[in-house]
Amino acid sequence: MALFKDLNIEESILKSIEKMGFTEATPIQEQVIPVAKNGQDVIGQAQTGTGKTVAFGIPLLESVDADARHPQGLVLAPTRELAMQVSEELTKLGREKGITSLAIYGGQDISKQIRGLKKRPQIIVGTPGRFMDHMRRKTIRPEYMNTVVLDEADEMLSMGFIEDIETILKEVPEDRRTMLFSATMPKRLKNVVSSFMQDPVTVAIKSKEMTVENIEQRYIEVHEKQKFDALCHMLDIDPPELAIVFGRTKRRVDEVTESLGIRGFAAEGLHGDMKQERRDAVIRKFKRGAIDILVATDVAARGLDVNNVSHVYNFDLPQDSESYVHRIGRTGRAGKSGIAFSFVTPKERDHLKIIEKATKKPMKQQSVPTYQEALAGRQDRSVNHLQESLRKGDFEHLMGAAKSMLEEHDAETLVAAALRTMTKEPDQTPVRLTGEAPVHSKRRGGGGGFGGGGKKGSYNRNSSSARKRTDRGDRGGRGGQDRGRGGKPQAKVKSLGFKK
Ligand SMILES: Nc1ncnc2c1ncn2[C@@H]1O[C@H](COP(=O)(O)OP(=O)(O)OP(=O)(O)O)[C@@H](O)[C@H]1O
Ligand SMILES: [Mg+2]
Repeated sequence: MALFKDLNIEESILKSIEKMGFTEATPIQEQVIPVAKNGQDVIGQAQTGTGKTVAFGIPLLESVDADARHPQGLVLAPTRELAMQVSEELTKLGREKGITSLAIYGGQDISKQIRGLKKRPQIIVGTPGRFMDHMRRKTIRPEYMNTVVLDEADEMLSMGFIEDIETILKEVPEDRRTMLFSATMPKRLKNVVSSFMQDPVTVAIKSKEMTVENIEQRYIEVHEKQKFDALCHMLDIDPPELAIVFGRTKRRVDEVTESLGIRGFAAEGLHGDMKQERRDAVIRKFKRGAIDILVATDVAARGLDVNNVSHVYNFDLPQDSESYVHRIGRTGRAGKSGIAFSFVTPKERDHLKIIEKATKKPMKQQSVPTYQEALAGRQDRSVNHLQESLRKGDFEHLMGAAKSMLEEHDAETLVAAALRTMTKEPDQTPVRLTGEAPVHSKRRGGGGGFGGGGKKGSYNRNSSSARKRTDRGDRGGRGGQDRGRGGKPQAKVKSLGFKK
């Protein structure tokens, strides 16, 4: 592994890197930085949580003239949360060089953004729709942009942002450098992007599996109706530091969040129908640990970097393997370890196989957790609390009471009674969740999906109606602000005529 100081990085940026606490570059950083330094276009692919932001951030910041106060670098990202996060990371990286970055995204008051733009940031990180709005209003002039980064480009395509991206790329100077990054690189993306990048150098950090090694992956076969109790039991058995629970639809997220609250867990939901202020507040609470469970649609699957997410639960299986890889990649970041659990209903067994085949990593099956195990989990925690209390000491004032109790009961019985008093039994309050249809693979052009035969008709009906209700397509913020069109990605890509 290379050290940052050996990568010939500008002194001021190196200083920021040190302040961020980084000394060794990750493989993608080590390989991208020299290539991008030459001004070449780059396609960068590396597993989740391996530092792709810094990999494009360093060359991006090196190309900025800190004395010139116009936007010189642009990063496009699929979701508002991601735009904000990338902008924050670039702000840290650019601090010593005196470079500022601004996030602009749909759902946020445009006049606030215009005020932000008046401070003349040199880097803009935005969702495509809102960036387009600013270009049209001429509140952002793209003529001095020398670098454009497409983060999670395939997702932006799936969301229907492609026309916007194409328009944007036509307006930024032609001699710019374009960089494109993602953890997964579906074939359809490679073909499309090559038409607007110039002789791009591909830096793909090769690995046998699509997912990082330090994420343990398990699945649990459950019936739809068992899922919620199973989740609660799992949270009791092995309490996460921070957890993300992925649900398929907005309704699902709302219902699971509410039900977790009823059972006494500190959870909040995140999906595309929520007001931006609320979304921001939820993410902030999650980042500082004020809540420990985030229940989300795929809006949180991409790029989101929250320290200490120890557990990911796929309450509903994702639609495709790419989504699976990104979802579970919210844990096990920057070398930390994590665990991902996926609930699989009997009808989804084949779908699980498809995911495993794509990730090249078989998942271990785990049995459905029981109430007894959940209770045992809670008791274990009481034992820990008691031991903690013993370590702390300071119970002189309780000794009298303790002695007199010991005269009447033996020590074992007393400790057991104390543990029972301390242990709250797992809450079994009934909750109501609307059932979700099993997930099926999307048919990509010419088949390759699964499920044909006699069931075909009903499969199609199910999966298309399921898709309509998902959170795809509004992640950049519809509501008239951004133009995530969602719907049928393949059809979109075809009609957008990248082949010029
Ligand atoms: N060289 C480094 N040493 C230690 N930590 C690093 C280094 N580079 C980046 N990080 C940290 O690693 C975490 C993950 O980085 P980042 O979000 O860029 O991952 P990513 O590759 O973009 O993942 P994803 O595919 O999920 O978007 C961040 O918290 C980042 O600050
Ligand atoms: Mg990223």
